[in-house]
Amino acid sequence: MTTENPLKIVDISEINQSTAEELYDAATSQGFLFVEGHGFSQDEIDTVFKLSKQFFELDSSYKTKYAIDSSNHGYADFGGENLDPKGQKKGEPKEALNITDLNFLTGKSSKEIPDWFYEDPERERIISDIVGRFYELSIKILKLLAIGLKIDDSDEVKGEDWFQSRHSPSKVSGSTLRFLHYPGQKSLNPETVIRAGAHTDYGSVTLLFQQENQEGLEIYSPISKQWEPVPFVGADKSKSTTAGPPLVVNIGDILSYWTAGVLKSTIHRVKFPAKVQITGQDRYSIVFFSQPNDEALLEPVPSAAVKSIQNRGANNAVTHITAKQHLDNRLAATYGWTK
Ligand SMILES: O=C(O)CCC(=O)C(=O)O
Ligand SMILES: [Fe+2]
Repeated sequence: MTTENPLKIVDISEINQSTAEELYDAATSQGFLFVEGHGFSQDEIDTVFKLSKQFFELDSSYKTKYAIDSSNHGYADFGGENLDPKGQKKGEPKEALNITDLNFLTGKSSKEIPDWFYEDPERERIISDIVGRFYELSIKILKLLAIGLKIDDSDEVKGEDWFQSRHSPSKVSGSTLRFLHYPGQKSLNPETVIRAGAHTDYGSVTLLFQQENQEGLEIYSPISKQWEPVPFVGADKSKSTTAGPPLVVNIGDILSYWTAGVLKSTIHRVKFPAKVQITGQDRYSIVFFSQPNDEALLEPVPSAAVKSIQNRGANNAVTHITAKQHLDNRLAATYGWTK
């Protein structure tokens, strides 16, 4: 059975006006889309999923030695996170490894990551390779969105490089590589248990790979005002025999705030598909959250489309906060930290 796909699939192998318009269209309507022409082969994606699965199979006593810290870096054990504290009261049935403090020139984190990744140089290589490539891809997507927004040129920066100039590869940012594992417990009731509560993402853009038969991601569609699945979509074999499946891309809160809501940060969640009660199938996802540099000021994006919206997001702010202040506020709510 194939699930109908409510989202656009945009080929971004080339940066040009028509690609930019297609992407902009999806980002201003659903806020979620699929991207093909991303450059990751099926083999490369399989390799990352395999690494993530091997990591999650390690002893809990080992993984918890690297427990998540207040900067959102480290291992989050089952029940440790709640994305929708007002909705579901209990922590969520998932585990995650977050790697933050990334330098995109080296692909490395300046924080400690589990030493298991250093036991084999290949593991370390896989991590730094995906970090660097996710960054490049996020910059390409931000450039296409900047073209779509027709951001004004200035003396300092060309409009199409406006976002890029605030996502410098070697400056500190909240950007995060995240491996997620949702076990396929047959005993859980798919109607009542939510794997990841309804939320919007915090950053600029989010890039996500999922695998076939591990569905569960849903968006609250701004168009239909209903929950709709983000199905697994396979690669278009007529375009390439080696390319991996389209990547899920969504707009985060900062980009929505920055553009006074022109770009949509759409609510999403992860549910247990009913068939998990029969198959017991786990879900794994590989996610990259791109964030502006910490000190980037969230002043309104200089674009006619943004100027035309009154009293929303950055257009409504009396003083402009930084990307870091924005992220810290959101993380405190998610993990129940008090400031
Ligand atoms: O695992 C997924 O598919 C979604 C995860 C997610 O939305 C998140 O971590 O922000
Ligand atoms: Fe999310």
